[in-house]
Amino acid sequence: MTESTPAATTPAVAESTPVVIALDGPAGSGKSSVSKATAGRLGYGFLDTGAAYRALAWHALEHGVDTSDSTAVLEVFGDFHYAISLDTDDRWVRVGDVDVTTAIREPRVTDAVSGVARVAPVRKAVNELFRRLVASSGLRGVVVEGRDITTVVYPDAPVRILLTAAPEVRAARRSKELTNQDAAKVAAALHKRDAADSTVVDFLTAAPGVQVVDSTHLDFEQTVDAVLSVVDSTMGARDGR
Ligand SMILES: Nc1ncnc2c1ncn2[C@@H]1O[C@H](COP(=O)(O)OP(=O)(O)OP(=O)(O)O)[C@@H](O)[C@H]1O
Ligand SMILES: Nc1ccn([C@@H]2O[C@H](COP(=O)(O)O)[C@@H](O)[C@H]2O)c(=O)n1
Repeated sequence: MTESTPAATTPAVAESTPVVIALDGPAGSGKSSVSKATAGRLGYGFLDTGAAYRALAWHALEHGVDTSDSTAVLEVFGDFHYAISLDTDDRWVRVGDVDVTTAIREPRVTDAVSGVARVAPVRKAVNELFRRLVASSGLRGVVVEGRDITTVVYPDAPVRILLTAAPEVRAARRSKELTNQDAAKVAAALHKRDAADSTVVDFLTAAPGVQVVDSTHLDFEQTVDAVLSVVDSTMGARDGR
């Protein structure tokens, strides 16, 4: 894997290490949309870590690789040139010269992604990449979302949140997005992915010190407010407020 510095990410403050807000959760819990809105409200950057696994799955499929074959995944990982923007207003993901921002959301990639996420050397390398991207971003803070951010990537982050929602609510929200797909199939795919992913990392229960935000009965804005309230109370406590 190689990486390039995202040119579109404009440094806001260059001197200090960015504050990290770590946020995990299952598929369709709202991690990406809620993190982006939270980052926007705080004037922080936003790192979608699932995009790296999705981009690698896309790259593997482009090479005709079956993502359940770990050896073949590792082989194509050697030739994986990845870049992502941390800018909430200008989001993009690239593999080499190809903009894959939209392609990595296709069902064929979603169906294949858990295979690449199982490969331990891939996880180690991308986790190191995430830390480098944040550290070199020049941003005041970054909301980092995924499955193992609160536990593995940033276990010492000042704010760590597990965003949850009842499985049927997550499936219904995802289905509302994918209006051209059968609702039962969308729900089955979402639960199948959670089942596969949770054999690798635990994102269904909160680790000690991780605060739970359950959005089952909250609308989108209420969820963002709930996350911001956790940020405020935790950071306030840290600052002695
Ligand atoms: N509290 C909420 N109320 C209603 N809709 C919500 C809420 N939170 C998120 N959503 C919607 O749910 C859908 C799934 O959210 P999102 O894509 O952010 O989830 P995700 O956890 O990043 O999913 P994945 O892991 O599959 O990428 C989106 O359409 C989003 O707008
Ligand atoms: N920290 C992470 C983030 C993601 N994954 C894997 O990537 C897939 C796609 O993630 P989305 O958040 O875009 O849905 C996810 O299904 C996991 O397989 C991960 O392992 N760790």
